[in-house]
Amino acid sequence: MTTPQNRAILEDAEVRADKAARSRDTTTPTQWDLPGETPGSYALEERSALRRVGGLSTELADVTEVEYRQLRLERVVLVGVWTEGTAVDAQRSLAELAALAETAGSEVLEAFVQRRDKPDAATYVGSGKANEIRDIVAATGADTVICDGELTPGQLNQLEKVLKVKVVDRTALILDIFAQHATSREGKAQVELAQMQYMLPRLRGWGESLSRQAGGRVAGGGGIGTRGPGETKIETDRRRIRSRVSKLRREIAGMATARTTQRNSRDRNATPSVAIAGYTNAGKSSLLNQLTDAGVLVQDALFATLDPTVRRAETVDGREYTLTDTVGFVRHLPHQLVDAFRSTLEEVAASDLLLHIVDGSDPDPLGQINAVHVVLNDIDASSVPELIVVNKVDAMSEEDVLLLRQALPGAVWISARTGEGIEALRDVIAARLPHPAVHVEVLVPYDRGDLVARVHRDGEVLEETHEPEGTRLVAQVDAGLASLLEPFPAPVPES
Ligand SMILES: Nc1nc2c(ncn2[C@@H]2O[C@H](COP(=O)(O)OP(=O)(O)OP(=O)(O)O)[C@@H](O)[C@H]2O)c(=O)[nH]1
Ligand SMILES: [Mg+2]
Repeated sequence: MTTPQNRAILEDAEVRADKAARSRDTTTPTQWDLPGETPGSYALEERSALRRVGGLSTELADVTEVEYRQLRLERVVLVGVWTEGTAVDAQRSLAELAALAETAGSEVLEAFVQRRDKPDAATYVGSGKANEIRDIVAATGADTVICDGELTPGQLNQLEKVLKVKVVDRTALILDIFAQHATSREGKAQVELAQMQYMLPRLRGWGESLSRQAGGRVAGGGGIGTRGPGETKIETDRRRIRSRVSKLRREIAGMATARTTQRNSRDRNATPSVAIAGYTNAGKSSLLNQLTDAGVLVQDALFATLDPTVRRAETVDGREYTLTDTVGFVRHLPHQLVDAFRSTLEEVAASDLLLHIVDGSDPDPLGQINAVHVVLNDIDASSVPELIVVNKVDAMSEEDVLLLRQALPGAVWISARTGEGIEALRDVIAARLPHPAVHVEVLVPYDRGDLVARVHRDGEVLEETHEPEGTRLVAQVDAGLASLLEPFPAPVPES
């Protein structure tokens, strides 16, 4: 429990993890959140059944002796340093950290921010504040402190010394969620690669705490005697990790090649592709389920989706396209993850149209849009035509809708939950998809019904009449289909 004195000390800097303030609706499950007969609902059941078994997923399997921070985040205290922006921004940032912590399976006991020009070089928060937080940690019985940023190995170590519990940063927390949610071989490899990259520069610090554990200075150990072997071990570990990193890179590259081949074969058929991207929990998977009957996992959790799901969909005028749901983005997405997931994210960069889904009911939708644009830039997807789709209008007040409409004039407004606006979105997708370029006027004999069907599927039929000799079509098709139709030119009508 926090004592009144502690609370007074921290009054300037305190943000309570106010669950109610968060826009996430945890009480009323949607139709898709309920177990049903879809692959997604099975995945959801499995995910909840397997919830949080001691965070083993972040343990190193083959570098056994490294003291890796096994994230057993059970009861946590959140700490942020607020350097810029308003108090409300600082509060939102910690609310998001709380949501991340809960997604990782921990219980948030307390949350604090400290106002500073920049984080303290030694202990992230100032040393005075660190002592105050130590008392609160002790009083609440927390086992972990999570800091809202990426800390240096030195900061993590020093803070741990003061607080006497495990200290992890936001990056490690996000990596842990990814590790819990990865299911495919590729996803698992990508997460492991990101974790290794995160660990590599932090090995020295852990070596230190290892020797502390092995006796420590107080117990008469440590110092000159233990430093030598410790350093050697770190070198060995580093080498092992580096070789594991190269192996993972090779594996991931191999899997990416397979996917590119699939994509190229889609390209050859000139099936346009639409990618769904956006902030985590914006409703990307829900939209995929609305537009197709994909039945993918929908969950009120951050980073529920890691693996891209590709589904075929059809425009209102009958053209086929592919729709890809992919991993969500977040403010300050760890660069290790962006690097590791680059091949997956290339799906987005290679698409013909990007549906950028925004959670309109979030307190800061424009901030989410900016964060997504940062990542899109990073993966060279900023030149893909983008359609902003504001989701969750059912959960927005009229006032908020009006305000946001002004900021986002070209957006489409939908609710993936109620289906509102989905038909309008289908129309916009049809209009925005690239149109096949070649104009043809053909008379296809009746024994080539397959060609007529392809024109309907892949092209745009402008006119269709049934003549005695066959089907007469006026259509827009792509070059490949046009060459197949070449033997059947429509006779020029007699005048
Ligand atoms: N009120 C409301 N909730 C929605 C709507 N669309 C989705 N949700 C809820 O928002 C939560 C997240 O939905 P998902 O479709 O899993 O979101 P996502 O963008 O795929 O999330 P990640 O894969 O975790 O990045 C779920 O609890 C959905 O039920 C909507 O239109 N209105
Ligand atoms: Mg999803």
